[in-house]
Amino acid sequence: MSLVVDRWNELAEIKDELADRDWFMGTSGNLSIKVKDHPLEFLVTASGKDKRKRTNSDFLLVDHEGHPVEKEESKPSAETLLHCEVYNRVSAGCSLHVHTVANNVVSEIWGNHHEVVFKGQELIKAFDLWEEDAVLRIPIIPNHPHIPDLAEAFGEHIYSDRGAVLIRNHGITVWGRNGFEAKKLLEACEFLFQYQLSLMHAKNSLLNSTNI
Ligand SMILES: CSCCC(=O)C(=O)COP(=O)(O)O
Ligand SMILES: [Zn+2]
Repeated sequence: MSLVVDRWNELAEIKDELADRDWFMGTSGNLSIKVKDHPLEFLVTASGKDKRKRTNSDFLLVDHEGHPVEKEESKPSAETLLHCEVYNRVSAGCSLHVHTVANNVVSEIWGNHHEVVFKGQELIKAFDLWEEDAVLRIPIIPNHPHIPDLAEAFGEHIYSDRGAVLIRNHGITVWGRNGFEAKKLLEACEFLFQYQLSLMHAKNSLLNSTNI
């Protein structure tokens, strides 16, 4: 099998798994996987498709500027430039973007702080943070409507082969050295977001019940 076919199948499997979690509401989300360096080429999801379905036109091969390598009927994701930022800045191999209710709510609650911070949570180890007092900081950037502006703001937070950035009231993008790592980080982030929101809700209920 060629490298492109290998990577295509790997990304298709990740797409199916994220679809099973219902993380592609309303055609949202986009995924990419690197095929080669020098010159950079990566597969990215086609724009506006129902990512819960598998078709022969789910992905396009694009270059370092996000332009299709060959003439295609479908268009690359409208947010391809964010994936370009990842591959042009670090040697990550996969980048995943999803919209969930939890990541949107967290991005709005902590948006004015420009980051959400997790400490004392086992799952921050997914980011290779093993020290007892380790802290995971996930930056939150504004949801610039102009994609090149959004990509520029996003790119300022890419300095490692693995990472995560929240886009306020939009979604999250994570990247890792390969598909396995990117998916692991995405699942860890969503766990932490859901935990944080459940904890706030539980504390609030407790407070209200003891005030009666
Ligand atoms: C309908 S979701 C709005 C666009 C978006 O944020 C997204 O993630 C999906 O865009 P794409 O062009 O990748 O389908
Ligand atoms: Zn999006």
